[in-house]
This record gives sequence, structure tokens and C-alpha cells, in this order.
Amino acid sequence: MAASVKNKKCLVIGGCGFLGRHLCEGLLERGWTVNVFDIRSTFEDSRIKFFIGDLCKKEDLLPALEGVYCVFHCASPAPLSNNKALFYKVNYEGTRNVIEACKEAGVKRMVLTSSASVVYEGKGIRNGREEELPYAAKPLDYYTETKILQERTSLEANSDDFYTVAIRPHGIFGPRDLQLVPITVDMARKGKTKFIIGDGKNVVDFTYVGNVVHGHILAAEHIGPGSPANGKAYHITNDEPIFFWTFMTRLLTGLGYPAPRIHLPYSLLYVVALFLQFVAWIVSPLVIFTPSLSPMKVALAGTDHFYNCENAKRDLGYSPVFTLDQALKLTIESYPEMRNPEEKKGS
Ligand SMILES: NC(=O)C1=CN([C@@H]2O[C@H](COP(=O)(O)OP(=O)(O)OC[C@H]3O[C@@H](n4cnc5c(N)ncnc54)[C@H](O)[C@@H]3O)[C@@H](O)[C@H]2O)C=CC1
Ligand SMILES: CC(C)CCC[C@@H](C)[C@H]1CC[C@H]2C3=C(CC[C@]12C)[C@@]1(C)CCC(=O)C[C@@H]1CC3
Repeated sequence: MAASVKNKKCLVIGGCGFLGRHLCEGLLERGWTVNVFDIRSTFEDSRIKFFIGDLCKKEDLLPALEGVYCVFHCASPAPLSNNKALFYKVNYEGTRNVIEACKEAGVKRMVLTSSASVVYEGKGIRNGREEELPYAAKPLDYYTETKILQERTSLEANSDDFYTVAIRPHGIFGPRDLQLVPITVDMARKGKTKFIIGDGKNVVDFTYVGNVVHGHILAAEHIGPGSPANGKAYHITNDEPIFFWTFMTRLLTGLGYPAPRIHLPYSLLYVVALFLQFVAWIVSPLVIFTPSLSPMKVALAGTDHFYNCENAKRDLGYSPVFTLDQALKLTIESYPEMRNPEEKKGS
């Protein structure tokens, strides 16, 4: 049974990020008192108390944790940055620090933003259930490797004195997204989105940020004494699996760019991505470069990866608030600056 959280205080670690800021807005609407902890400042809101610091430093965290009912930990280095040391420091060591600081401050609840990628290693996942999918034995990148460590550490910390739960969104998109839409538009403006990787029939999940926020808040309201959600991980998606390339086509054409149309063999692209990763590794002592074509991106663009949300529906009362149609419309409308500048010339 959801606990009443009217005027309960929470701390959103990573609250200045894409998901974090939307989460703050959703929590405020729901009647929570919201503190934000982040290593940077990206917005102002008189209703929020901001703490700027590094989650890897307990002395930075403790002042922000005073009187907090629940911590939402949604901080991470940028997933596609490929900085192994930073991922390990923040996602693993930093999360252990957050847990210790929570216990020291007497905080009783933590909702971790994990990722559905923790069970993905490039092989197809179709309607994957949490209890049927082990952690990826061979994660495709350092980000995923450290998200596995982060989730495992967080769920193992669950006890009657400190309730934890992990939310696994997949492919979050929406207004103020820093990855999916900006990267796609950047590729489109460079003429790189005319290609389809594989046969174009791989089915995936994408998750509108408003639904991810909803799942997080439900999780916070449900964990506690005797809850079946304590110490568990939950897939949170739009629950509308879609062809990856249909989604991309709708996003691109909605922003005025042409639809992808030339098929390239998946295996060829994957080998090229592996080669580029090897070259980047060989030259890394001299120069750091992150190939735009990574094995993770090619795999995500060319294989099935969609997940079952039944456990979240049962234990958290989750169901998507925004449909994919509504979500794409809201997202496309929120990015006038991302529209194809050529479309105006052509009209
Ligand atoms: N964007 C996506 O498609 C998905 C994201 N996720 C997870 O959702 C969470 C949020 O992701 P986004 O909002 O996309 O990322 P983001 O990069 O927009 O936000 C992350 C925030 O964490 C903060 N942060 C990073 N290191 C920190 C440190 N040492 N101390 C304090 N704050 C720190 C950053 O300043 C940033 O504001 C992450 O945990 C990510 O792994 C999970 C599934 C999909
Ligand atoms: C091929 C192009 C037309 C489109 C490129 C889109 C990609 C930039 C995105 C498609 C799937 C996205 C995704 C993530 C980042 C951006 C994409 C690769 C994550 C890796 C972000 C962090 C996560 O936790 C998992 C996400 C999976 C999906």
C-alpha cells in the first residue's frame, strides 16, 4: 500500500540532469519537498534547495541528507562518454558512498535509477522478465559494467533499516533529453541517418521521461516495511514495443529530416564498430577518441531489446501515463531548434 508522502522531504542526486530535473518537477507536483544534489547547476527553482557537490565525497553529501525521507539516486557520468575510470568512480565507488552517507544520516529509503542495459549484452531480449535475466556476463561498454555494479551494490544494501529498489528504464527520451534526440539530429545533419542497420525489423522499448518519473515516484511510495518491492529491480518502459527504425523514422520525419532507407548488413557494421573500438584502445595512451559508431550503439540499433513490466504493475501499481504517440508529439514539439533547417528553404 503506498505510503502518504505529503510534504515528505527527498533528495534527488543528479537532479540537474535530464531525468533528474523531470523527476524534481514530478515530485513537486506530487507534494514532496525537494532537495537537489549535483556536481553542477543547470537550473533554478525557488521551491528547491540546491546542494552542489560530488557524490563521491561524504562530506558533500551529509548536509543534503538531513531530514530526508527518501533519496533518488539518478546520477551517472554521460552514458556514451566511455570514461572507464570516471564510470567506476561515480557509479560504483560513488554509489557505495551514497549508501554509507544515507545510513549515517538516518535516511531509510533509496530509489536507484539503474538501466535495462544491465542485462543486455548484444543478444536479442524479447519481453525480458527481471527474474529470468541475469546481469550481462559480457557488458558491451564500461557504462553498463558499472551500472551492474551499482545496481547489485544498491540492492544488496537493502535491509529493514534501509529499503532500496532499482528502476530499470530503457531508452529514455523527452524534452531536454541530452542524448537520444541531440545525437540523432547531429547524425541527421551530417547525412548519417540515411542508413538502416540490419533488416529494420528489430523490436525495442523506448521510455518517455514522464513514465520514468512516474515509476520512480511509485517505487518511493511503495518501499518500506513488508513491501514486496524492497531490494528488487523493476523494468519501467512505455510498454509499447516498436520497431527501432519505425521509432527513429517517426522522430526524424517529425523533425523534418528524411527517413532512413538504405539497409546495411548488421554484422558488417558490428565488425567495423569493434575495429574502431580496438583502434581507440590502441591509441588511448597517446590520444583519447570515442568512435561515434560503438558496438553498443550498433547492437542497440540492430537487435531486439524490449522488456516486460508486469512486476512493476503488480508491486508498484505502475502503468505508463504517456503513450508513445503522445510522447513523440511532446518531444518533437519541445525541440524547435532541432528541426531540419533545410525544410524551411524547401517550403
Ligand atoms: N538516458 C537514458 O536513456 C537512460 C539513462 N539511465 C540512467 O538514468 C540516470 C539519469 O540519466 P540522464 O538524466 O540521461 O543523465 P544526465 O547526464 O542528464 O544526468 C546525470 C546527472 O548526474 C550528475 N552527476 C554526475 N556525476 C556526479 C557526481 N560525481 N556527483 C554529483 N552529481 C553527478 C550530472 O551532473 C548530471 O546532472 C543515470 O543514472 C542513467 O544511468 C537509464 C536508462 C536509460
Ligand atoms: C542510429 C541513429 C539513427 C540513431 C542513434 C540513436 C542513439 C544515439 C540512441 C538509440 C538507443 C539509445 C540508448 C542509449 C543512448 C542513446 C541511444 C544509443 C542508452 C545507451 C543510454 C543509457 C542507458 O542506460 C541505456 C540506453 C539504451 C538506448
